[in-house]
Amino acid sequence: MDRYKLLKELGDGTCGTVYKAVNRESYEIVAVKKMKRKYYFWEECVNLREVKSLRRMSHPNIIKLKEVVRENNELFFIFEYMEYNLYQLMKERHRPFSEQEIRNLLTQVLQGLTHMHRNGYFHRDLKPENLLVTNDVIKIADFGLARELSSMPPYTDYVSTRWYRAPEVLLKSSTYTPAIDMWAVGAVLAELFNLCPIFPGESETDQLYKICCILGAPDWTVFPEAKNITQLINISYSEILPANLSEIIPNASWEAVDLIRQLCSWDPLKRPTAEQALQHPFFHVALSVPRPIHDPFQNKPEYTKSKPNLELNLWDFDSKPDDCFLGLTLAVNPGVSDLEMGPSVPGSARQDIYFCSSFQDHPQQSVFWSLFSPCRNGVPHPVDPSLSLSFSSITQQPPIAVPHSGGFGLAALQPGILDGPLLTVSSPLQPSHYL
Ligand SMILES: Nc1ncnc2c1ncn2[C@@H]1O[C@H](COP(=O)(O)OP(=O)(O)OP(=O)(O)O)[C@@H](O)[C@H]1O
Repeated sequence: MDRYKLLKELGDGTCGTVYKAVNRESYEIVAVKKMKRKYYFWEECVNLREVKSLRRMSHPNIIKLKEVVRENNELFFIFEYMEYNLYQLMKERHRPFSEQEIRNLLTQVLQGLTHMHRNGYFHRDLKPENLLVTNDVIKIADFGLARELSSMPPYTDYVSTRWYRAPEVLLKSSTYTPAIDMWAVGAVLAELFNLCPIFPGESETDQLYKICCILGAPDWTVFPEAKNITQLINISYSEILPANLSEIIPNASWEAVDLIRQLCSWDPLKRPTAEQALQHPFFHVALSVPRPIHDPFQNKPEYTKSKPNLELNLWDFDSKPDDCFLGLTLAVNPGVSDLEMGPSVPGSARQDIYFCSSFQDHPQQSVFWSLFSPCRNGVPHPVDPSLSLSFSSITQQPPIAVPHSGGFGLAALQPGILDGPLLTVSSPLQPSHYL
């Protein structure tokens, strides 16, 4: 990693910390993602989802993984650099995006997704923070949770951000499909118009409730596995009527509202695929009838600066080494000690370089894994003991509004009944992992 000079931290996620960096030789600006867990064997690095999926995908709307470096048992991904993520853009925005700007962004996201889904992957954690923007170009990033379509359900090791989580995932379906990405696209599209999230649930229960308030009650036959859960949360969803989406997203044209409605269908089978969505009349520019621009800052809560906690469904975790739960190692063991280097690391400097010719689309770039001595080579190690905060539990759920025939009343449901088993920092870690 001597070849890169880290300039500033760009983001601190579940699996890694991302820095802006410059290549000292070529002066190219890149983004370096330093993974939070240790990697003692490069086989486990090659098998990482982020590596496996990204090496198979080359598309102008999918972030390019340029290089993978392993050094001192630490793993670094070198990505092409992007200036903003969509969350930052929306937060800093003082006026609504025009429908044309939104159409341009969405077209690219859907093209990237079409490519990804065609190549047999789905993302599983699409959200504004994972959509990176430079000028007018938007790219899908963070493939840490990407899944192969051919992989067999049940899909259980799921971490995602609640506000963009599809109902089938909230309802614990174990056979979800790329349609979960399409739900997230619908939620992001609505947010691009309103500059605030459309389903900002404060807990999993509240998330479902917020969805119900907009879409109305689901057809429960679509979610046969959810039967027990609905009994648990004890909400009479059948009484909730759908809201008028056009009133909720007042700046959107009828075509845009219709696309959002289709993307955010309760039934995953009713959502268009990425390819189908690109054929929607929303993209037939000549047809769309602009509606008068409504100031989204009027009568709207301020664009929320707090984001939902990332939730780890611990009952869901398995022991696959490439899953994000390994990010938890820092939460329970914040100090990076020499012990963690493992006994196999020699004291003297040593570098093994392995060329990985199978990385498609990067013929001129060597992908190498290097093993240096425990010397840190000036690379900062922002080991942050407060990382454990990302996993802090939601202890108390706010009372949830329950609809009555004459409107909505507040009734305190059993707090956290659905969320109870979430967010504990203990179980899946094996102390032996460090040795
Ligand atoms: N190539 C890039 N260029 C610029 N910024 C980036 C790049 N990749 C990531 N970032 C920034 O770093 C943040 C975290 O990156 P990323 O989502 O890959 O990490 P993570 O640990 O997988 O996060 P998460 O907790 O969302 O799963 C992003 O939201 C983005 O702001």
